[in-house]
Amino acid sequence: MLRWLTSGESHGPALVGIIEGLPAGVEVTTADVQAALARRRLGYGRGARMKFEQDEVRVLAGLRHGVSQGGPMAIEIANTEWPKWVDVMAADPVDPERLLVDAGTGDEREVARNRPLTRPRPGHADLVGMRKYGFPDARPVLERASARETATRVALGTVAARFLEQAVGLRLVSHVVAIGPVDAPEEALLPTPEDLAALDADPVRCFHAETSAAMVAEIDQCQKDGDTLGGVVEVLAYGVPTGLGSYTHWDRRLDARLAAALLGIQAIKGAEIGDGFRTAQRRGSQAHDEIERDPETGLIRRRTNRAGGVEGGMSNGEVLRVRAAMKPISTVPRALGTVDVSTGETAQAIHQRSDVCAVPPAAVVAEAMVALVLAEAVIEKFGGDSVAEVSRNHQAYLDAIPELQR
Ligand SMILES: Cc1cc2nc3c(=O)[nH]c(=O)nc-3n(C[C@H](O)[C@H](O)[C@H](O)COP(=O)(O)O)c2cc1C
Ligand SMILES: C=C(O[C@@H]1CC(C(=O)O)=C[C@@H](OP(=O)(O)O)[C@H]1O)C(=O)O
Repeated sequence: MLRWLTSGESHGPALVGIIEGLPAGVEVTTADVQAALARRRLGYGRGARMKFEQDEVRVLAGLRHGVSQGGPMAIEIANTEWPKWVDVMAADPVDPERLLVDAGTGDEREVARNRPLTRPRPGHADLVGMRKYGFPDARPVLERASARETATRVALGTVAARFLEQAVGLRLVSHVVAIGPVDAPEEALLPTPEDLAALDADPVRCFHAETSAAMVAEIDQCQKDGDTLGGVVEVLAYGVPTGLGSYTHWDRRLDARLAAALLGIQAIKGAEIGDGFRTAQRRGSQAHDEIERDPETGLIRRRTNRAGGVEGGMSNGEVLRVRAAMKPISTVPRALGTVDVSTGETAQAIHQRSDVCAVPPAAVVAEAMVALVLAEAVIEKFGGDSVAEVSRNHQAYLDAIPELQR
């Protein structure tokens, strides 16, 4: 069983992620995690924080000389801004004087940091979080609801991705297929792991240069208009073993697990497996992937991959293809209407430093979530206490598939 957990607030000292149940022998380093976090910081339309955030990584446990040891792995990611938040986010009680809204330093940013947040943002967790947990202001809500937490998921997802590559040769790619109304054409839809460097270099993680430029222009215009944008990301997994997940029960279905993982990302409001919603508009003859024998290799293959690599809740050996739809950022500069819950007056929602568009980093986060789901499914199917044992079990499974079904 693979378990993982994240902890930490957006402006606390650090985030911590723990992953447990990965076999021993995964080769991964602090630098690998740092590189993955650097990819998550990228993306045109991000706010001021990503310009200085360092995501300083410290592996606290579970790794020795770059190799996982089989025990829980704990990864800490420091919040670069912590020194400015030591009072507001202190773990222990602080002298109330230090939390005065205006401590008289003359620093406007400090006043903003200390002020109670009583004008909840429509679309963020503020209002419901205050009601639910009994907070008089939204500070504690946004601290944990914030997608800052996704840094930890990317760190843990990096370890999962290394495991998948080393145990079964599986590799992942993520890219952006739409930002607001601008979408990439069909031919731009199948980047491979060889295209990763190009995707990382693109300002919006789009695999089609012309669309990328249009997306950047859309973000610029949106920023000028004081507004925000969402979009659609896609994750592809190459080399997924056939038979992960199961049709035998709803919560074992790989598609259900992938959708839950994607919808578990902040601001993701739709998940699609393969052609998903588009398939619903087609006839059966145009919706499914015919089976044929490849004349060259003699192996069974599909003429198309509309299903996105999953049939009957199981991976079918084709490229796994899943999408996630992200809503526009809810901290809208042209602030939305709300109620000040300290006075009952009509008000404009809190506006503070924020992203205009976070679709490119959301792709990297989605990639991490898919890695974590697939790692769990691989461990469940092939078991093993070391990477070598998982590989052997995988190979034995492949060898046992009857010749005519291969
Ligand atoms: C990578 C990433 C960055 C985000 N950045 C912001 C941001 O700067 N400002 C904001 O209001 N929401 C941002 N969000 C979205 C909020 O975290 C999210 O809307 C909020 O937690 C409420 O959850 P919900 O949208 O799932 O209902 C971001 C989401 C992701 C995935
Ligand atoms: C910190 C990150 O994203 C944050 C996600 C976020 C939100 O509301 O989700 C709000 C912003 O937080 P802040 O007010 O501190 O700038 C983003 O910067 C990150 O991705 O690492």
